[in-house]
Order: sequence, then C-alpha cells, then structure tokens
Amino acid sequence: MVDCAAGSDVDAGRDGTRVNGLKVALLQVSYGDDEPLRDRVERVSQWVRGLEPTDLVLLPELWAHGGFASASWRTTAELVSGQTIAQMASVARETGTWLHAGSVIEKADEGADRGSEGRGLWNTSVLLSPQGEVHKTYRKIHRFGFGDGEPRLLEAGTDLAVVDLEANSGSVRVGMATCYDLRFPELFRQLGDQGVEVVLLPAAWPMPRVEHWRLLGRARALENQTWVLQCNTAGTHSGVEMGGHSQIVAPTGEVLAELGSGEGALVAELDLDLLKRVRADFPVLADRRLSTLGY
Ligand SMILES: O=C(O)CCC(=O)C(=O)O
Repeated sequence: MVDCAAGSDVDAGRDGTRVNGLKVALLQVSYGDDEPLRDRVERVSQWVRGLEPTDLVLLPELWAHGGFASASWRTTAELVSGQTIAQMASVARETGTWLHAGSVIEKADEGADRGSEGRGLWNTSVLLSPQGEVHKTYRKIHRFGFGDGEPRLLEAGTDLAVVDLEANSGSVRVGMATCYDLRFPELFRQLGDQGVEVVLLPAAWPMPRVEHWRLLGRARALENQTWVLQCNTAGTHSGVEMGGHSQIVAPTGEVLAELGSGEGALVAELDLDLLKRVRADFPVLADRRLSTLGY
C-alpha cells in the first residue's frame, strides 16, 4: 500500500502561488528479501512513470542492490552505465524529469582506477537529467559499518558533488550526500560554502536510530540554511528494519513534509526564495570566525 503525503506550505504567497517553486517527489521504497532486484527496478520505474509531473524525483540509497545486502554486493555490482541506471535513465527521459536514481553498488570499469584500496566498488548516487543523461555522480564519502559492510567491501568516495540543474522555476544548485554522511557536519558546511541550496540525501537508515535521522536532518538544514531532502527506505531486509520517515526540511530547520514508516511518496513544492529570505533576515553564516578557530 503506497501512502501519499503532500507537503504543507512553509511560506506560500498570499494567493497560495509560489514565486520560485521547485516541485519534488521523494519515493520511500519498501522492500524485503524476496523481491528480485530486476523486479524491484521495474516496480519503481512504473511508480515514477505514474507520478504527477514534478521537477525532481529522489529515490533512496541502494534501493535496488539492498542497503544491508552486503553479502551480495560483489555479485550484483554494476557499472554506472549498467542495467539499473540505464533503465532509470529511460524513465527520466520518458517523464522529462530530473531523476536522482538513489545509489547503486558501482563497480569499476575494466582497466579503470579501482580506488586507493583496490576494491573497485563504491556506493554511488546518480543524478539523471530529463534527457536521460548522467548529470552527476557522487561516491559516498563516509562508509557505514564500523569495520564491516561498507568499510570492508567498498572504497570511500573522495569528491564533493555540487551541480546546477535547470528546472521550470529556474536554476538551482544541488549538493549530493548519502545516509551516514548526515553525521558529518563538515561535509554539509562545505556544500553550503559552494553555494548549494538543496541537499539531496538518499538513505537506508535503520529504525532503531530514526530519531537521529530526523534530528540531524533538521540540524544540517538549520545550521547551513539550506533545504535538505532526506529519502529513506522502508521494510525489513537482511534482518535490518528500515526507519522510513523521509522528510523535507526547510532552511529554517522546519519540517515541510514527512512520511511515516511504510512505503510512500512525499510530494511538495519548495519555495527557493525562502532560502534567500532566511539568509538575509538571519545572516548567521557571516559571523563565522574561521581563522580564530584555525581553519
Ligand atoms: O548512521 C546511521 O545510524 C545509519 C547509517 C547507515 O545505515 C548507512 O549509511 O547506510
């Protein structure tokens, strides 16, 4: 059963219209261990095709390959040009929307750099343009698992991902981060320093720590005065219950819209001018004392 939540207006104009609105949909995909990868990719493709028109769709971390299915990552890993992203690129083209396809287990192409630990595998997020082109990729920098899972099997990403995208409402600068990255404020500060207005954060965040997820998303949005779009998974797989509670947080730290713990779509329109007003009205970032603190 798919729930739909429409975001309430944080700052609607007097007549309810938006000056500079970016319409987004976050799909909180639920899955267990029984659904084959290709079936899930097909199911989610149909879901995106059936959405009302939006500027941007965001999918969760590793929704196809399994957020905690580390035992199978080596065998299911794909090139960025592989089947999963190729299918999602077709969906982006058909629907004419920006599609952040969540993340995949990326394997290195033959003869390509395999990373500093030589493993040739990454947790890679892929942002597709409405023309179905790979617009930007981001390899997760902070690996989760405390010595197991990601740090044992995957390479750590080394590069920030900041990119402009042209939407109906105009150009918007987005930054990419993934799940556990949310615990590292310095990454979000750097994205903010590069002019990011909207952070796109796919995740496979477990239920036992879902309050950390909610709190940290609000903190990252408030302290950097950016939008933070957090898209989590739902369901239980590999013995881990996912936390759901995807949320859209405004640059004020307020939650514009959120989901519960089951599968669902979060659809909302972001007033991008709100960010400019918040920064003008409360210019806290201008009061940083970086040299005093040794930066
Ligand atoms: O930080 C957490 O509690 C969860 C992180 C996580 O599950 C991940 O990065 O995949």
